[in-house]
Amino acid sequence: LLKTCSLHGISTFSFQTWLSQARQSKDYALPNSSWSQGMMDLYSRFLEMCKDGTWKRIPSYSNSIDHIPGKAFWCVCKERKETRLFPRNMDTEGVGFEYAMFLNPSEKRMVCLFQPGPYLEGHPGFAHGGSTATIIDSTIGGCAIFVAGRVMTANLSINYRNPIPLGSVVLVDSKVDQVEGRKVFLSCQVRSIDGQTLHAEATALFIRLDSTKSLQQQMSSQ
Ligand SMILES: CCCCCCCC(=O)SCCNC(=O)CCNC(=O)[C@H](O)C(C)(C)COP(=O)(O)OP(=O)(O)OC[C@H]1O[C@@H](n2cnc3c(N)ncnc32)[C@H](O)[C@@H]1OP(=O)(O)O
Repeated sequence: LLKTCSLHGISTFSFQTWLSQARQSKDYALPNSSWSQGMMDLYSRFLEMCKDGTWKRIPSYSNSIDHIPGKAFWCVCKERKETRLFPRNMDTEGVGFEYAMFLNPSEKRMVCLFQPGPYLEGHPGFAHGGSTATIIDSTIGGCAIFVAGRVMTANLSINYRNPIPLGSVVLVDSKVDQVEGRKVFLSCQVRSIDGQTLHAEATALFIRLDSTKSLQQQMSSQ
């Protein structure tokens, strides 16, 4: 990660500060007893690919600021304790978004191993399309942040191809296609572990925000 941060212009000092803060928080992207064998196997496969440095495991915390090294996002909420990153909003393991992300910096690619729990139900037995959109946005967003820093989703277009059964495991695979000034274009596919079923495909546009302004200043100037 240290290498990744310097690659993307995030200072080592900021990274160390972030790391020490992040260490105090629970990392939700580690295996727990709700993970199925399929989720564990896929996780082990990616961990193995981390050994030569090609892939990096991305830790995940309940507070959005802890996710992002340095000061990519400045605090806009007076009371941070009451904020909670949306996909990490449930404490009970296995009921909501169970996921772990891995970054491939040289391919500008982020994957997410996702196991939707019963609280994400839409049609009986299947994940709600909004939960699929959330995990796609978070994966693509994470990829965009590592490439461009402070960004926001301007457009997200999803084609839902096959419903995702609750409790199954899917691979959300996203990559940066193009960067044009402040615009970052990305695409993504959501597939079953065996790759045979295409559940969804998406394209997205993220816009890099003005790095000299806080998020609050940025929003009030629009
Ligand atoms: C920690 C985990 C993170 C996970 C990721 C989660 C991501 C999110 O959920 S973000 C929340 C959802 N997104 C939002 O609320 C964003 C709301 N929108 C905004 O705030 C603004 O429109 C924003 C910031 C995207 C762009 O505003 P601004 O910085 O003023 O850019 P603006 O000047 O309008 O546009 C810049 C360029 O992008 C283009 N553009 C902007 N929006 C769009 C769009 N929707 N479609 C196509 N092009 C667009 C503009 O045409 C312009 O192009 P050009 O430079 O060629 O003229």
